[in-house]
Amino acid sequence: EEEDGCKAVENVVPACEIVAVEETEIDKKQCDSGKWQKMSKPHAFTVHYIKRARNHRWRCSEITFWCIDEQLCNQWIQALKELLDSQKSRPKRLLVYINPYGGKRQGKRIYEQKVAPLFNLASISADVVITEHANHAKDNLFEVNIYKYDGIVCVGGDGMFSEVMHGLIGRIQKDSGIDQNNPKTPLAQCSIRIGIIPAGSTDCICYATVGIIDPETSALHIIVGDCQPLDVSSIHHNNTFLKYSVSLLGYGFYGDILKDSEKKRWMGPMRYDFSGFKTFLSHQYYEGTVSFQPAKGTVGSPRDKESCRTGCHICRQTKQLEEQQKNYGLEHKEVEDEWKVIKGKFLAINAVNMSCACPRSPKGLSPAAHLADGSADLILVRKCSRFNFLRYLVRHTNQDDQFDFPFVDVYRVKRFQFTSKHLEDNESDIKDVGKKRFGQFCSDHPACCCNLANSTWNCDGETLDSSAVEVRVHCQLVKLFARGIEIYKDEAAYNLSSNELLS
Ligand SMILES: CCCCCCCCCCCCC/C=C/[C@@H](O)[C@H](CO)NC(=O)CCCCCCCCCCCCCCC
Ligand SMILES: Nc1ncnc2c1ncn2[C@@H]1O[C@H](COP(=O)(O)OP(=O)(O)OP(=O)(O)O)[C@@H](O)[C@H]1O
Ligand SMILES: [Ca+2]
Repeated sequence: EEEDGCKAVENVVPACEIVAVEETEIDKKQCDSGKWQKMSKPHAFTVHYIKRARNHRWRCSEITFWCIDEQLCNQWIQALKELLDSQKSRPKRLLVYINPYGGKRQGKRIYEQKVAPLFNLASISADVVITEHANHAKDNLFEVNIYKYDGIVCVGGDGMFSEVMHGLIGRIQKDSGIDQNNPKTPLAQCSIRIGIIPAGSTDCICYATVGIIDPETSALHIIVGDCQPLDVSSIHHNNTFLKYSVSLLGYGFYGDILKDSEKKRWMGPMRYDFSGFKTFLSHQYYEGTVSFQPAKGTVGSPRDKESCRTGCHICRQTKQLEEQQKNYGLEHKEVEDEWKVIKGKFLAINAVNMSCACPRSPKGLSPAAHLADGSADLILVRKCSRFNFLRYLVRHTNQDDQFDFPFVDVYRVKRFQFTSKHLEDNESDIKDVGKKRFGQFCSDHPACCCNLANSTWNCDGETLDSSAVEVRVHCQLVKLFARGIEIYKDEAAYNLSSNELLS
């Protein structure tokens, strides 16, 4: 049927990559042309399938099969439809939240023009909610019957994903009678998958789990029912739950960029570059104490050369190890593990649950971090010169190792804590009767050179004000409609067929 019929081998489509099968109406014109001219009226059906393009992009392609025997044609359609129905991981009903104001304000258009037609083609029914205010999606997830859906889709950026994730995790804990405020309680896993249609400013969760920021590709990953588990960190202070994080939890540099950029939302995605430049020039450092338990049960290290890809063996092995430990009742072993304590002056404290790869930095903040290994990479950037900090930042954009600096340390952790020096001073002041309260002591000596300000946390792009936090990684707490970044045999190949993929 295709013009390059000689390359027939390349047209093998695995059943799991078929989007839909439809009967095709043949009009008279088509019928009268070519080889069908002299035969009786042919019948036809069209198979819509996934075609891989450059840079992890997926496209929906189609091929039409012709046949003179109507019964045979119907048998084919029937058989293919049954094949699709037998794939139980494919979603049938979705709940979609669209943030009309995210990124370049294109969320609604992107969904209507690029995603809805594909969902229709794949016979997926979607209930769509266009959000009217921040937290609309999150609150809504506590009200609706979520269990009738196979997945929740968010159209927006990392902030919108974060909102939907908080709603979903919170709802599941509520329904399971789990108190999120207790940092030690194991959380109930969410079996309802989340889909991300990227329409935000950074979209790093989409980029790091799919390999490209492209609404059509993401829609196709949802349609075929992909599943990528994701680690989630919980953040607490004084037995109070604050937030969850999946990508970056950053204090200092990234917290300050975010805080400044929030005032400049009108600038769109450009605001981050503007605030980034400004924050870089301010070169503010922060004093405090970081303590953590190095992750022992994990197989990899943050300095590995290999990164997390589809079917990652490090994520798989770590999960197996964790399950073994659970069976032996060793999950509370961490209590005895040693804490490492680091006091210092930091330009940035970044904890990342995944690489945080995004178009700005295609290898991300921690190139070897894993999506689902139950650990986070804790990156400490100590006070250094502006020039050195710039060298560090530039290495996020090239092939050089950003951890190979004397002022940068990286650790793989399952838990950590941070307390700013202010809070420590304040706590000791309270013990010290007669001394002044927190926030006042430096106004007493305005000429002093001690660093006055606290920073804020950048929690997946949302600001979080807390000068002390306790963070725990929950292995594979949520699941996405994604499969991680695929490995191609020949990354440069333009039209890859699925049989060129390494399994
Ligand atoms: C000289 C070039 C250096 C380039 C260095 C680039 C490093 C970029 C690393 C990006 C990491 C993104 C992590 C993702 C975090 C998301 O959960 C979050 C929510 O969407 N996004 C942001 O907070 C948004 C954060 C946006 C951060 C933008 C950083 C821009 C830094 C600009 C520094 C300029 C220095 C120029 C000196 C002449
Ligand atoms: N209708 C709405 N009006 C105002 N804010 C909204 C609305 N719907 C969602 N939000 C909030 O907007 C915030 C940002 O959304 P989103 O992540 O989609 O875009 P972004 O900030 O441009 O992208 P990124 O987070 O990738 O930087 C989210 O935290 C979300 O809570
Ligand atoms: Ca991880």
